[in-house]
Amino acid sequence: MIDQRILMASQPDTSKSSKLERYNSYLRRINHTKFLAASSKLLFRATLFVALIIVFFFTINYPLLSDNPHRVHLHQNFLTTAFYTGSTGGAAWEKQIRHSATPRRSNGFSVLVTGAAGFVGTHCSLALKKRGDGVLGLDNFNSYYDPSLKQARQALLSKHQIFIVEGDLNDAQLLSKLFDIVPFTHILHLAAQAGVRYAMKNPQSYVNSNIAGLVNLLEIAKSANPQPSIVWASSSSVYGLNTQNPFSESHRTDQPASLYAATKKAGEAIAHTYNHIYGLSITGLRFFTVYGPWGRPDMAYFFFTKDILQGKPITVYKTADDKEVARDFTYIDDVVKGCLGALDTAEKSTGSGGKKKGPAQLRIYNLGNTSPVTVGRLVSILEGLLNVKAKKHVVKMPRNGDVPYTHANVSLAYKDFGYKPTTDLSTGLRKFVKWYAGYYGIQSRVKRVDDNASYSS
Ligand SMILES: O=C(O)[C@H]1O[C@H](OP(=O)(O)OP(=O)(O)OC[C@H]2O[C@@H](n3ccc(=O)[nH]c3=O)[C@H](O)[C@@H]2O)[C@H](O)[C@@H](O)[C@H]1O
Repeated sequence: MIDQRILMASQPDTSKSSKLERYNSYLRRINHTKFLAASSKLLFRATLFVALIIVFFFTINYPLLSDNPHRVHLHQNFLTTAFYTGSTGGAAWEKQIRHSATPRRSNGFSVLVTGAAGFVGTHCSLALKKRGDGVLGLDNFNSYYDPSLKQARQALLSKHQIFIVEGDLNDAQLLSKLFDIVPFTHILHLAAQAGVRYAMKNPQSYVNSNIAGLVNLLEIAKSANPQPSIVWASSSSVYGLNTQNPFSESHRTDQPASLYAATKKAGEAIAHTYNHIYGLSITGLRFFTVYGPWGRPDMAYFFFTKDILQGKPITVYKTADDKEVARDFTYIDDVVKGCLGALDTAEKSTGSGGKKKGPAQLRIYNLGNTSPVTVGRLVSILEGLLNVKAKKHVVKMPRNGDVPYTHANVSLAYKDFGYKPTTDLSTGLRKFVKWYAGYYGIQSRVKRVDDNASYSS
């Protein structure tokens, strides 16, 4: 039997209603196809977008997969900026900032300390807070050296009611926000890319922090009302290939031996400009190889201690003509006194809201110890304190930005704010080793160091 439906379907249908139905069905098919095409396009774009987001966050969260430290730094800048715009603002955050920055003595300062989780920044913040000044820290916690040490310093500051805002010097939005919240009387600008030899590995980080960051900070400071007075860290390295001894502020500083030194010298020139155009009161301090408890692990005294204790060889440089290399090693407590002396004698800036109203103070000082010690002697002192013989590997100083010798004349700082270093290298290293053993929990391996070490812990 022939299927009735086939018969019916094979017969031509001429009725008007059937034609209309076919036409409608045709339109529905077209619309359906269009809908399918549009949906798959949308799906494709959404998938691409999600994939891009995944790749982006993977890169951000695993920066250490990159062997480029600058990239790590940039990622961190991004993260801290993102952190600020996302969750850092708000009433509770602002209250913390105000509380930290409010002085507790009459006529006390309200100081923004940049690089507060750094070595000198931590010590200065504690000293300012102790005498009743208000302190707000700013630090980007970059990974130039172990950030856990910076976090430990932050915890120490936090115990003393000092709050550190996590952010970057180049974040103009963040900086102006801080100035909106607090009318800072002073900035102690210590944030920088430090280290002489690392400049050959990562030159951009020096430009980013020591030049771009400094300019950004000065831009904010010059527009602030009232303008703060600024004290900032320059470096003994600006003397570069200078051969006159001891180094005086009047000596030439136009022959830097490293990019680090060149960026610090550029900072001094930039300071001149902002003082000249906007009336900012600016004091630069040339630090001479500062050492002590809570110090920087990238510095020789610190990693020599670590390597000697681990029985690893250390490399000791000598000059091209076989002489010993020497430094005017300066103990942290002396440098802190110098920083506070500079803040106490800093005059007010004369401008306001970006307009100069009169000439302003512009100063530069050496903060050294005035008695250079050879690196060989540094190693012998450490050997005695650690009770371990170092495996010394003496080599000619590579051309890496190092200078053979530093020696500060500090008579200008003495005249203007009574700066007088009092700690010799043996005493200072004793305090450092005592801190080191306690911090890393290795007291038993280090000879008992009996003194009245006055480091903060
Ligand atoms: O005054 C400054 O403005 C600078 O001081 C510091 O630089 P430097 O004086 O170079 O200190 P640091 O590296 O501890 O080397 C100390 C000595 O050990 C020698 N040295 C170093 C390494 C090594 O492996 N062997 C060695 O003999 C080396 O030749 C040198 O003689 C800060 O790091 C810098 O940020 C800046 O603040």
